[in-house]
Amino acid sequence: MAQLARPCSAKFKEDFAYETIKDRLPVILTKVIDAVTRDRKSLVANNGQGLLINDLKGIISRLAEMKHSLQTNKPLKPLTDNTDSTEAWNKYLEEQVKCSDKPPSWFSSTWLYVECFFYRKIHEAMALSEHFKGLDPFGEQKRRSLIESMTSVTSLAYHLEKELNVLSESDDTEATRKVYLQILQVDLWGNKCDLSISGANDNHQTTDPILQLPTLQSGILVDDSAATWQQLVDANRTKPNQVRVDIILDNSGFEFFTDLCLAVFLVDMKLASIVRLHGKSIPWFVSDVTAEDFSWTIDQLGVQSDTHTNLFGFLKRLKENLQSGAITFEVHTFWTLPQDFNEMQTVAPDLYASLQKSDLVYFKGDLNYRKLIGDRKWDPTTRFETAVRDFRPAPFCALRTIKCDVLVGLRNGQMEEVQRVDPNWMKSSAFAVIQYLSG
Ligand SMILES: O=P(O)(O)OC[C@H]1O[C@](O)(CO)[C@@H](O)[C@@H]1O
Ligand SMILES: [Mn+2]
Repeated sequence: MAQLARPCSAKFKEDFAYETIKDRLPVILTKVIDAVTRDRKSLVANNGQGLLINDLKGIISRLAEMKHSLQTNKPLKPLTDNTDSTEAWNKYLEEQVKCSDKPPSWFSSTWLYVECFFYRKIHEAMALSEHFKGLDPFGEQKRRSLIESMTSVTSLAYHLEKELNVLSESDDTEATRKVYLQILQVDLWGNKCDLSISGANDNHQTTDPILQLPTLQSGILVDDSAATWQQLVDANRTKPNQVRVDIILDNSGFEFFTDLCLAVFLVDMKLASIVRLHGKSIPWFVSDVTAEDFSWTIDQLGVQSDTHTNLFGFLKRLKENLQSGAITFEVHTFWTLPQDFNEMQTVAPDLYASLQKSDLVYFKGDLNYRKLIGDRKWDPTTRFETAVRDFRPAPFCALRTIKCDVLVGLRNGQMEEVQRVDPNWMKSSAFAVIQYLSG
């Protein structure tokens, strides 16, 4: 068994974790407080009673207290909001207390735990209110980021519709493979549009998603996309019209639209008979897709198609697949717990068992990648399968733009090359990996 690399933590000032906990999370939390304060009038107006002001004041004071605790490195405390994940979180805290010599705190515990706890704590502040239990303080930004990406959305929708009209009439496998690899890269780079790396500042797509691919290509450090195509071809040979693909979603907005493009392509080209999309059950890492974001996005694409007629053909395909059940959306609490994926089989055996029925699982984004490799500081030349350890429910592929300082599967000397090209490599989202592991 390979020696386990140490987890990222803010106790090491050289870790990106330190900058994130010290500087970036307080900025994000301040924006949440501002959002709730700013929206106070509209939130109360929509609900029409002055007493709601006190309810909102309660949320704001809990968030302010959380900010003070974060900035003064106070011990992490059990959650008190009595939701369906409260017990799991408090059990995890007890385990951390048992296995560390001092109480877990923002700057001493692992980055993965503390950053996940940060977003779960924000949810607690809402859940403890009377009338705003499910308030998503990031909702406005996520909606704005899709609307401001509409030029890119419509050009991608039009391109895909044109390709699908030609390909579905031909059985030109090579042409289909080419478009699959193109859409996969569009889906990969859609992950650049994430509001947590941007410190909750606007981060929407402005360029043409297809035309930008050649310039981005050199940033792909590991490209196993051909192996994912082969897996789809093999799965269709062994079980025609019964292939299941899962996409573990990341960010709402433009990235989620690229996920929908991949799902529609796979179904309409008969590469999958079902594509199951997995979202988050609470607001998460600023821009992650919740059930509310899912339905709002589908509705908003409908609204936009009135003016952006290029959307029309794609949207018809998407809606048919949603109605037929070929594309589905679901959430599971596990995706917003602190555990990394090596613990899924113990913590969420039902989810693990479901993923075992998949023929290919795509994991989108940086946080999913961190959870695949345990958010540990592996040597970058460590093999992907070593870093993933025992997690292997099905063949899977990580589609990740790099936004932090954990990375595996590189060639000897490749990390040094990247650092020379761009010392800011872990924050610039200029680099990415497409890493595949067979079942
Ligand atoms: O939305 P993504 O791709 O998971 O990115 C979120 C990532 O951004 C960061 O906030 C960057 O620090 C990481 O904490 C996190 O892994
Ligand atoms: Mn995200």
